[in-house]
Amino acid sequence: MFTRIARRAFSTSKVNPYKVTILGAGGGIGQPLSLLLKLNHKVTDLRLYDLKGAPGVAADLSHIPTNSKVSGFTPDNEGLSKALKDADVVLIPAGVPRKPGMTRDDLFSINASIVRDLAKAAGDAAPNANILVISNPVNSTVPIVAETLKKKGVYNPHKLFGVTTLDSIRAARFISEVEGTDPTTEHVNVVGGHSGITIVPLISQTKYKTMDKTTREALIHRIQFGGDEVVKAKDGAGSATLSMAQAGATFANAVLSGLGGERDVIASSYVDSPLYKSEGVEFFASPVTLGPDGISKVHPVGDISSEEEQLLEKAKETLKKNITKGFAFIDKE
Ligand SMILES: NC(=O)C1=CN([C@@H]2O[C@H](COP(=O)(O)OP(=O)(O)OC[C@H]3O[C@@H](n4cnc5c(N)ncnc54)[C@H](O)[C@@H]3O)[C@@H](O)[C@H]2O)C=CC1
Ligand SMILES: O=C([O-])CC(=O)C(=O)O
Repeated sequence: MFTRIARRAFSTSKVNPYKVTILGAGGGIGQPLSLLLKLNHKVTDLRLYDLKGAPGVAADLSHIPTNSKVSGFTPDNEGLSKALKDADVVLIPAGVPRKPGMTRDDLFSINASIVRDLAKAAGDAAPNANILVISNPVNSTVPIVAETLKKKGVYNPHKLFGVTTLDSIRAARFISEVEGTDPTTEHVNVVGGHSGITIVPLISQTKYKTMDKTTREALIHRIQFGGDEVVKAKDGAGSATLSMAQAGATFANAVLSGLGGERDVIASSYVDSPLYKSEGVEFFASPVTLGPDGISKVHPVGDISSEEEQLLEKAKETLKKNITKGFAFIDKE
């Protein structure tokens, strides 16, 4: 079931009408993500917002004969609140991407305030929305959104998601390259967070648990640092956009499937999680069941090897720092 839902970026079934807003829709991720959501028949009202450029993207997409209306907004004439008004799903890819030599955490100084301000607007105009955060550093931007919404009294932990789907799709692709298999049939459970060592792929849960140590360690490293491959190849022109758009559209479709009452919709995401809260890790990525009210269940990581236990411990240490940094940013306001 996980595989069926998680791999589908768009659906052709007609179900409930949904309003979906993309904040940062004119950017490298925003444009292809907007296209993929224009192709999703679950979306009937697609709102695109950016500092500039979104009306052009909307006009372009509006010629595609799918059943959604598309509108573009800029900050003029209260465009942000109009774009957000009563949205069911809000995706946030607004913010700056990495350049070679930077970590995702280096983006905090610029992206933290962008995400905070967009979260404030979402809290006012779409307090019931499911919010899907793409902007990096996800490990910190998700806690920033949570704290911002808490301050407004509209925080619902079941409706806030850090989008980590790109880690899952990379893991499927990379393991298929190692094993010489069809990537569309592969699935790797990836837990933790979304940066470097906080990304923990659980190879022991795949059918390749006997993979030799050197191959396995190289594979884990590639999944953890897959983003760097793209940053390096783009050579200053940004980070993953097209694979991220595919990942974002796939995850958004899973959320919409859950809202529409489909059963057993399970996908991984970085969420307000009970799993390691007692250890001070308030947010953690693991599979979640998605339903009409957002997350209905957070699944544990399951059985893991002693090697993965060690990776998990290291991930939790870094996550704690990333989360605290996000909380502190809002607390000092
Ligand atoms: N979660 C994940 O797996 C991934 C996350 N990312 C992150 O996504 C973010 C966006 O990346 P790209 O699309 O490549 O960057 P980009 O620079 O191409 O596009 C970002 C867009 O955000 C807009 N923007 C900036 N401030 C805004 C604001 N206050 N309101 C509305 N729009 C605003 C910009 O005008 C621009 O159009 C980056 O932070 C990047 O690190 C990228 C890849 C994967
Ligand atoms: O690497 C980056 O900066 C963008 C990102 O999050 C990814 O590609 O996983």
